Parts: sequence; C-alpha cells; structure tokens
Amino acid sequence: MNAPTIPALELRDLHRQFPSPAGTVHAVNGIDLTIQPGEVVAFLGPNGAGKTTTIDMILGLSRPTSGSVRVFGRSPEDAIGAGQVAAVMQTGGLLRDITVAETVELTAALFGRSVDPEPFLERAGITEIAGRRVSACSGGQQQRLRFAMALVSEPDLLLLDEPTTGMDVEGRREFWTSIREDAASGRTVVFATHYLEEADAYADRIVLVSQGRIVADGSAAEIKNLASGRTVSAQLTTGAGHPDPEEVAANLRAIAGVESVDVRGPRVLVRAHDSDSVARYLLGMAAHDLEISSHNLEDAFVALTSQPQNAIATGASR
Ligand SMILES: Nc1ncnc2c1ncn2[C@@H]1O[C@H](COP(=O)(O)OP(=O)(O)OP(=O)(O)O)[C@@H](O)[C@H]1O
Repeated sequence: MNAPTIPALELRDLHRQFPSPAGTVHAVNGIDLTIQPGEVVAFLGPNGAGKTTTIDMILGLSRPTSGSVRVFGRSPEDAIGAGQVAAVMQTGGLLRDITVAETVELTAALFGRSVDPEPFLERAGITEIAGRRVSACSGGQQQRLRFAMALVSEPDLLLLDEPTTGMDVEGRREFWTSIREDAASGRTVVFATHYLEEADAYADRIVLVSQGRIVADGSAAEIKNLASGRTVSAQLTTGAGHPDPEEVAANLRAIAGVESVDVRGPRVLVRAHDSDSVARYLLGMAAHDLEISSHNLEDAFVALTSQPQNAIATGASR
C-alpha cells in the first residue's frame, strides 16, 4: 500500500483577530484548506479579505488566534528552517547598491552556501541584467530577482503575496510564465492576488476568500459555474419518432441543478449549474447545434464575494 501523501499545506479552523478602536477585526475567520504537493493555487479576494494575514501565518510571521497551520506536516518555523518554504513578497528584502547576481550570491551565503547565480537568474528570466545594480532595475525586474532569491533554497512550497502589483500587463505575463515553467517541476505554488485574470490564467485551483472565509474553492471553470451557472441551448429534432419539446422540457427540469428551461419553437434554452448533464441528455435526444455559454470569472467574483457568508466548496475532499 502506498503511504499517504503529506499535504503541502494544511490549515485547520484558522482564525486571526486584531484589536482595533472600532472593535475586534476578524481578519481570518475559520479557514480550512488542504493543498497537495504540486498544486498551483490562487488565493483570490478583494482588499481586506484576509489573504496577507493568512500568508503571514503560513510563513510563521504571525501566530493564529486559534486553529493550526501545518506545512509538509511541520510547523511553519520548522518547514522554513528546513528550507522547504520561500516567499516572494511585494516589497523589501533588496539591497539597492549591489548587482542582481551579487544579490543571489548573498542570499545563498545566508543559507551558508556558495552558488553560481547563473541558473537561478536564468530560471527567473533575468540573465541579461545580471550585472545591473538593484536600484537601476524596474519594479518587474526586482520582483523577478525576489523570485530568483526564493529559488536558491529550492523550496517545495513557494508563496507569493500579490507579486505583480504595479507591473504592466506584459511584465505580469512574463513573470507568471517564469513561475509556471518552474512549477512544472512539481513545486507547490500558492499566490495571493486580486487580479482575476491572473488567477484564471495561471492557477490550477482558485480559493476565493472574502471577509476572512473561503467562499468558493475549485478550478476557474468550476467557480464560474458556481456563481451563475451556464446556459445550454440546442435545436430539438421534432417530428415522428422524436419526443415532444414539452416532454423534453419536463425531463430537463428533472435534472439536478437545472434552474430554468425555456422552449422557443424548436430551440430550447436551459440555465443550469451542471451543463455537462444537460448537454448529455440533449445529445441523447438527437438535439443538434448545441451551444454552452459560461459567465466570466468577474461575474463569479462579484457574486460570490458580495453574498452573505456561506462557504461553498466544489472539491469534496478539500
Ligand atoms: N495588524 C493589523 N491590525 C489591525 N487590523 C489588521 C492588521 N492586519 C490586517 N488587519 C485587517 O485585517 C483585514 C484583512 O487584511 P489583509 O491584509 O489580510 O487582507 P488582504 O486580503 O491581504 O487585502 P489586500 O488585498 O488589500 O492586501 C483587514 O480588515 C485589515 O485592515
């Protein structure tokens, strides 16, 4: 029998409160989350959702008020001490007067090692600026340098807190391409963002947080589906040997997750959460010209983060 895999990250009933003159702030309010090794997960949410507070607890920078954080089965401090975790934060951590290559060498020296910076610079896509002083690098180049520094310990888990804030569209695209290429080697990546398109394009899984809680958890497609479902439309085949459109409509209404069925002449329009089951049924009824339209992630984001707080998870074991 195979030994069970130890999760890369396990958050159990995690809470973090801050006192404030206006009363207690529940920055993180009961987060349960398991991330398996090799997953690339976006922690997506509006301002103040609790993303940074959660990342700080994973990095051992702040302690939970209650609940637990395990990183590869260890405490954050032990996982960091073992070099299993590294982070790319928005700011800080750079010395302005040394070069890009020297920064990577210095980072390795802090781990008590001596390294050739070249492979790390190459993986972060900044080989051409190896000799440039940090102060002369753009914001995007400095973020890539932070990424190269994070790679020095070859961490199993890489955490990124809104790493592309302030970068232009092209800079963000190039940055994420480097991260994704690197993640293909099996590294677990968790990133906080409020850019919907980043979560959609670069994460395998999106954990949507709002007011300190998880409000949805699944692939981008699953989350779009959760918020507003999809519309399936098809042309029914009518005439001898084929069921009456009203009979088809009644059968469609009996499918779990179907919200509405509208028959317009030979065409039927179905709003449903499980568009696959609807499509399967319609094709089995010899329907043709089938179209499925989904709503975009932005619709889902707005709908899910403005709802009263009831956690919705799409993955049974999460
Ligand atoms: N040290 C602190 N003291 C008091 N309140 C805090 C503290 N740190 C965070 N908060 C509050 O906790 C809530 C969550 O903040 P957090 O920074 O984790 O959100 P976020 O999702 O990372 O937001 P953003 O996208 O704006 O960075 C906010 O209401 C914030 O004001």
